[in-house]
Amino acid sequence: MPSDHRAILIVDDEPSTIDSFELSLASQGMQGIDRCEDSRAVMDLLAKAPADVVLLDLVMPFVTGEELLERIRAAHPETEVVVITGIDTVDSAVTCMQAGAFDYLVKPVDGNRLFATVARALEMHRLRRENSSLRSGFLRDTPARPDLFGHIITDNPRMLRIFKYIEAIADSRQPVLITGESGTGKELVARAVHAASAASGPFVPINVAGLDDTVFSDTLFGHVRGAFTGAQNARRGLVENAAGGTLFLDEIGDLSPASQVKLLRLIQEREFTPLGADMPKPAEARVVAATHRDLESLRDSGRFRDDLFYRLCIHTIHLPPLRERKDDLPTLAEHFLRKAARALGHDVPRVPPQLHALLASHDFPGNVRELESMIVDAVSNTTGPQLPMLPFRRRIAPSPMPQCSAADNSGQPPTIAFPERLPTLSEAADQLIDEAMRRAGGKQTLACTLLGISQPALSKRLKRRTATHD
Ligand SMILES: Nc1ncnc2c1ncn2[C@@H]1O[C@H](COP(=O)(O)OP(=O)(O)OP(=O)(O)O)[C@@H](O)[C@H]1O
Repeated sequence: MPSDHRAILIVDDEPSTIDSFELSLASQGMQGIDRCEDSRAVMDLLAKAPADVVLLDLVMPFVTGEELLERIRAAHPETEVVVITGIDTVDSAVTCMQAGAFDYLVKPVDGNRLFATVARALEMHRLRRENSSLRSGFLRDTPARPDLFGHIITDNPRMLRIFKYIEAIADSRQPVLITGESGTGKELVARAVHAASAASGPFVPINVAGLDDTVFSDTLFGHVRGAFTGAQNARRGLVENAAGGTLFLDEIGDLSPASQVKLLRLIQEREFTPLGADMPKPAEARVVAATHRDLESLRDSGRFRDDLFYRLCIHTIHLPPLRERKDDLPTLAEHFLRKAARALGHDVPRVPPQLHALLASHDFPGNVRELESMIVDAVSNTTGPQLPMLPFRRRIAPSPMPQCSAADNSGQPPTIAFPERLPTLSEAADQLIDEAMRRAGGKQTLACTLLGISQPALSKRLKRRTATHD
């Protein structure tokens, strides 16, 4: 048992009682059990290493159980205390429950009852800790451990709140669901969830889209030797490889119905059976799943199991698309610029002043991945000291205006549908300017980039128009 943490502390002046409780709990798989026969030593022991649950006798020499109960509740409010005593009176039970005992059991205690009570107390302890960590996390503006998120470049307040949430759920072993459009950084966030959990095991990623059920089962659960024709050797599955760590299931929205049942069992029962094996094995990996799909609609349309959905979404993280956090564009662009220059062995080129405006005018359907690839493309096309604008302009084509007809199947770009009376050049220019200003949110620097004219030219046109209207 690690010296800085104990799950269960049994306090009783009768060594044989402690022995029997310890045996009963350990035989049902509980770990981290410690003992104390001297009531005077309990508070010191807890000060050195708090316990999740204390099993407390009431009648003991030196310090009584009632007194210890009060002291433990005051000094360690997250520790659950289960009173186990030979005193079978209503008064005593009521007093202990009012003093904050989690439960009151009368000796002799049946082994199954003891196990069930301690399991509930441990779960209550876990919930209390999660709750208080969530509360304290949300009172801060920035994550307490920014080092965990160093590889995720952002200054955006929504993203910083997500980091705090990740810290708050770090101790939980429950699944985490990460949603967000493709390229928003779901895998990076999954790695941060893993790092925050301080898990001793590895991060094991797998993309489950398109895996048929047999491949899914074999990949995740492995097989025993001779499980099927050609299985000459046993194979460990990824669940086993990820023991003590994180199993990251990407594209979970594309999981086949048969595999959904198996995943549900893994999460629910925390066990799995390798192909051809007789006995299940305990699953010791935390499941983190991600999807770019709308899992709720998939559930509503019956394509994703209800029960699996609810199991997965106990902790949910939704990553906003890049177009909803454009304040991150300059920092991200700078980051990718340096990264690409380093990788291509170039000097870091200067950023042309109009680039940020052009980037801000774009919606980035491919999100951060699209931005990165644009910058890599531009850096590899750089011949002088400054990043060229052309590679960006080629990718950020002005989108068709509302009155344009949609592209047909001929692969030709959409054409503008003209009204019966052709507008004059000046009228058409005015309409284009209005539309560009609307799309640029009123910012002239951005609008002139969209129109492909200089800022003085735009400003001159706008002034001329105002003068005509006056
Ligand atoms: N905030 C960020 N900082 C630095 N790099 C990022 C950031 N967000 C995403 N990236 C980079 O963008 C690319 C896409 O990220 P990632 O693979 O995590 O996205 P995803 O949401 O999992 O995409 P998909 O749904 O397609 O699997 C990766 O190269 C990643 O390193």
